[in-house]
Amino acid sequence: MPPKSKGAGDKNLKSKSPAEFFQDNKGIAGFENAGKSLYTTLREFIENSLDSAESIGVLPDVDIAVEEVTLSQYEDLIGLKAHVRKDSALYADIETDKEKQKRLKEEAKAAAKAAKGGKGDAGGGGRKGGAKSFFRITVKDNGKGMAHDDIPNMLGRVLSGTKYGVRQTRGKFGLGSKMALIWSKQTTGLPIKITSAQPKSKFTSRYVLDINMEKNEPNVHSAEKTPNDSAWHGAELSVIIEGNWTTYRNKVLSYLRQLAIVTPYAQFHFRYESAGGDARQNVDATFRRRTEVMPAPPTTTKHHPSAAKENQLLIKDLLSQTREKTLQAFLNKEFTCISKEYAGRLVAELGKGFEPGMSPKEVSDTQGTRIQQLLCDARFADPDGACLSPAGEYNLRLGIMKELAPDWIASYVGPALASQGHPLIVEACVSLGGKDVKSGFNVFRFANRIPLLFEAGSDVVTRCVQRLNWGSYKIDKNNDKIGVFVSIVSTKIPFKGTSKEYIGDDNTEIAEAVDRAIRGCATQLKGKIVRAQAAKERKARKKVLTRYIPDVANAIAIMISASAEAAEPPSKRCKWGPGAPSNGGKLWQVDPVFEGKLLEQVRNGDVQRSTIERKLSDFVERMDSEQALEHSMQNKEGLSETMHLVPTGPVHKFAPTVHHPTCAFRLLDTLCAGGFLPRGDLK
Ligand SMILES: Nc1ncnc2c1ncn2[C@@H]1O[C@H](COP(=O)(O)OP(=O)(O)OP(=O)(O)O)[C@@H](O)[C@H]1O
Repeated sequence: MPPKSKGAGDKNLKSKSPAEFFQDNKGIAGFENAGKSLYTTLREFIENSLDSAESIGVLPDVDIAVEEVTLSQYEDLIGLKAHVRKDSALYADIETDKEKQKRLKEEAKAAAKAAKGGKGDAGGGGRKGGAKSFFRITVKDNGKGMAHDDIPNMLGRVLSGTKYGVRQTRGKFGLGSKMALIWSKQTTGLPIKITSAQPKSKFTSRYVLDINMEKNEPNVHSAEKTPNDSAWHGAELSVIIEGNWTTYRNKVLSYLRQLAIVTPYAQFHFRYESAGGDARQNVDATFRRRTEVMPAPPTTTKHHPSAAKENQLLIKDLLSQTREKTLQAFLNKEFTCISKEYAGRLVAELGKGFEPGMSPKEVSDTQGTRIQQLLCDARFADPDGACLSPAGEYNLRLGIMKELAPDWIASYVGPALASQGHPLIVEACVSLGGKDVKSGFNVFRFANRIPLLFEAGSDVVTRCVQRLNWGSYKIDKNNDKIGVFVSIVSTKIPFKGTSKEYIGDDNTEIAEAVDRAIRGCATQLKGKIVRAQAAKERKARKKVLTRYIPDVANAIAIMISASAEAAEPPSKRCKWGPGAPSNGGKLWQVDPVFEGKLLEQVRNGDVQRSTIERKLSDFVERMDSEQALEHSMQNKEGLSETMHLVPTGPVHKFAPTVHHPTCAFRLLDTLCAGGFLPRGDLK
């Protein structure tokens, strides 16, 4: 019998459901104020849409709408009878024109400050005096949709989702869309509307639901199935929330722009409609799909053995869940990078009490701790990263070229490494020049192909950029327009916090990998810069020499014509003083047979002024090409360029063939149209 409790329990003892916890701590999930919540809601919905379409190998098509809802529309929605105000000045939400001007000015100032890299809050707290702005946010995709019966749990229960495995996905926590719902419930009291159909489904599911916060349970208002006559598949989520568009407008648009860079195979259509009917405030932007090449989808993988260092309970969990019959098979099958033979060596190393053939179920808690100890200490190969789906150099370059049109671009993909027991790949591009790019650093960060816009100052990428000695790569960090793009993909991105804003600089493996990737790009650019400078100098030298050719040709023609007439070679007629002693005091050493022949040709009219001019031009041209070749041979750095080839088929159209003396190219029409090569540049 348990001992009887002495005295009464603490009457303050309470427990909270996950929904209540996140309701109280919205900031840690990116819902700290009205403006940020509008931004995060969009982000969570869009990222779910991309995950969903990619999971079935469909090129994503995402429609995004933000519609301002007026107070009276909102009152209608919540069933309040529209009240005609008699004394407007009584109401806190009535702004005078002067107040409105002042607010817009302050909000614009705060947004500009935030855009310059200031901290998260762009003053998005909503209007002063209690007046609020409401927005209907709707995101529709062409993904895999959700099973009818799963919808309430997927979207009405905090910490539920389908992305918990060891797999690269944009979502991870099972939280994002529920946070949007909690925010909507708190600020407008309105539920979420979901329309969804799975591929080949004969019906479309339509739900209206919210969350029972206390029980962390879905609260379904209505659920129905309607015929899916158009064979549509995907999901459409719609919520009405309090928000602030003015201060987060730029953030939303730069998020979409960056998403278009890292996801050029997706098409986004964004629409903002203001309630006032002022068309100038509306936005209608389409970020077109620029390639149909989608990275191979990520696959689910097993834990890397080094995950044992991070999670003390991992071995025990895996031992209790495994279907393997022997300890050796358990180590071989439940982890990556442990071959059957290596598993045998590990079991032998575990020592007394362990047998390769023993059942994992027989392993005691103490033995489990011993296995964990050994996995922490033993040496394992890095994972091969095949389960990951990086954006790819081709896609990154394509996105950057289209969005920024830089003068130069270099890319680098690092090998996969194990970070906290998870495979991780760092890819980077560094660009120079371009449109709408400011001088200095323009850092773009992506994690699992999500653009990260906040907390840039603390992020590992920003820190690496600041630490690098750019001057040694011939890049002027103050005056050059430098674009640094770093994309990190992993089965678990070590974000700081649940709002997925930044990756800390304290993880040395990641910091080193990011540093290596940026250096790799900078080295390629250095090669290009050095070559370009040499080419510029050569061009200048050639220009000077070419300018003097007519005068020099003229002078020589006069001299040799006079010699021809006098039947005396120029070397004899020269009055220019002594030359080098090694040359017998003459200015130059000329083959007398050659001189004789030359004078003969001059007399015959075979050598004229134009002949000399042509010869001199040919010589300058040859010298220039030889110098270019010599320079290339001496500076091999950055000489090679990676080409990204895609298999072609009947669907591809080609631009006119480009001929070169040694080969001919047929370029895809889409490359020209996509901005790789302006058509006029094909020569
Ligand atoms: N547009 C969608 N299409 C298909 N399934 C979706 C869609 N949106 C959400 N889901 C499903 O609902 C689940 C919960 O989504 P939610 O946004 O709450 O969390 P998550 O995406 O799993 O993780 P995170 O909190 O890190 O974003 C997802 O795991 C997914 O299975």
